[in-house]
Amino acid sequence: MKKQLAILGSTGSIGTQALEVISENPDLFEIYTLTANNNVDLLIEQARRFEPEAVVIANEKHYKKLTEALADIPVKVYAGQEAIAQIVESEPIDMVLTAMVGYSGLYPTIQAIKAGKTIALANKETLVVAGELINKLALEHKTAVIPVDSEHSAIFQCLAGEIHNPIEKIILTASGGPFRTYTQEQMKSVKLKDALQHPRWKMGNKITIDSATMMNKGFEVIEAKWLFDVKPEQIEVVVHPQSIVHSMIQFEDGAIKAQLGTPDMKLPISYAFSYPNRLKNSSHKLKIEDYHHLTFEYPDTEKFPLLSYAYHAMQTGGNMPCILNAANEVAVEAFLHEKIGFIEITSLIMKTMEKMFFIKNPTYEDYVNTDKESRIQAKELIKNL
Ligand SMILES: NC(=O)C1=CN([C@@H]2O[C@H](COP(=O)(O)OP(=O)(O)OC[C@H]3O[C@@H](n4cnc5c(N)ncnc54)[C@H](OP(=O)(O)O)[C@@H]3O)[C@@H](O)[C@H]2O)C=CC1
Ligand SMILES: CC(=O)[C@@H](O)[C@H](O)COP(=O)(O)O
Ligand SMILES: [Mn+2]
Repeated sequence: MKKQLAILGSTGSIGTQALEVISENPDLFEIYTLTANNNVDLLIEQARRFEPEAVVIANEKHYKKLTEALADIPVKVYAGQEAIAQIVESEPIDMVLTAMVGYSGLYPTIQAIKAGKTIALANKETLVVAGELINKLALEHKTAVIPVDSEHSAIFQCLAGEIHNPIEKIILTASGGPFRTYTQEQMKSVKLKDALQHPRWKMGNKITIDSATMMNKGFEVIEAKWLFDVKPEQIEVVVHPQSIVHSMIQFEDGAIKAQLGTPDMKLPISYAFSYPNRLKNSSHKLKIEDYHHLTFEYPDTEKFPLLSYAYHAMQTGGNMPCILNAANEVAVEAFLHEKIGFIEITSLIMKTMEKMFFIKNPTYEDYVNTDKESRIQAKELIKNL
């Protein structure tokens, strides 16, 4: 039986690479549904190529175009956020890849878990915003959340066969982003095009900016806490500019296990799809003798304060990581539209975190309200800059 997949965010960086993995393994996987937001042309092309049962476009203004373009093939067409959250519940789906960007991932992931679907989780914002709730639901509905994020996939791979051995420490590697060697002074004048040049990975715009501020690594620290049930002090970030060691675990006897590979998301995607088995990978494989120097250094949290903010948010708990995420989404969006400068991303997030109300034990509705209110606050701050 082929595994039936729902690919949420099929037009993005992770989504398109997931489709490559699926194309290379036609005997193993079948696509039940594809979803996108604005890139209707690519969604049409994908629907024609993979002929899924259904496609969903989040932005309803593209519905007409999508329906007309697919009228001659037997594919159901839906539109809107609610439709994405409903389609993931469809009975035949075995696994849902959450590859949409940002807070939009939370609601469909919750619905998929409630419907008992295995989650291949790329959308780290889901765990940043509501990790506790997601874990509770996953336990209640006996579903697995399998990491796709490269670092977390590395940790997950290192944990194979270690069921009785507790983790002493997670060592999350960070590339350091394009500004790793910049001074604080130089960072004041960086331009959008510089921030969009990730030294190792080709990814969507939002995560690329998150890597440049190291917010991405902060999010990944929070993501690791929820995925691997460790305390904040058990997660250490190490800057490894070559992005070859994707992360490590230290066990109680001192042994460190690591997973190495080229910077290529097709490996973590295919591992999540086929876990516990490994698939053949046609991509360029790591040739270890090509790497004479693999280096590791401490992160500079003065230059990259968002990493510390993430630890602070994680330790504070409640709705604080949700505030951090919402403020970051607004700030990054504004930076991508060149409405604010690079270093203003940090100050905007800090001020939003200060202004927002704190909720110790948030419900799902509290997260929704916190996200909404934090965005209003952050946008207000931008207006007054
Ligand atoms: N790219 C990477 O290598 C990695 C990404 N991740 C995580 O994976 C997720 C996706 O990242 P990436 O692929 O880079 O992002 P992209 O920006 O490349 O793609 C985002 C996808 O989400 C869709 N989308 C955007 N907004 C919405 C919305 N409001 N509702 C529904 N769908 C939406 C987009 O649709 P459309 O294009 O049609 O507008 C697109 O399909 C992020 O959470 C990121 O942090 C994690 C590790 C590595
Ligand atoms: C590919 C991936 O998993 C990204 O999250 C990557 O880790 C970004 O690189 P940084 O280490 O620069 O954040
Ligand atoms: Mn990552």
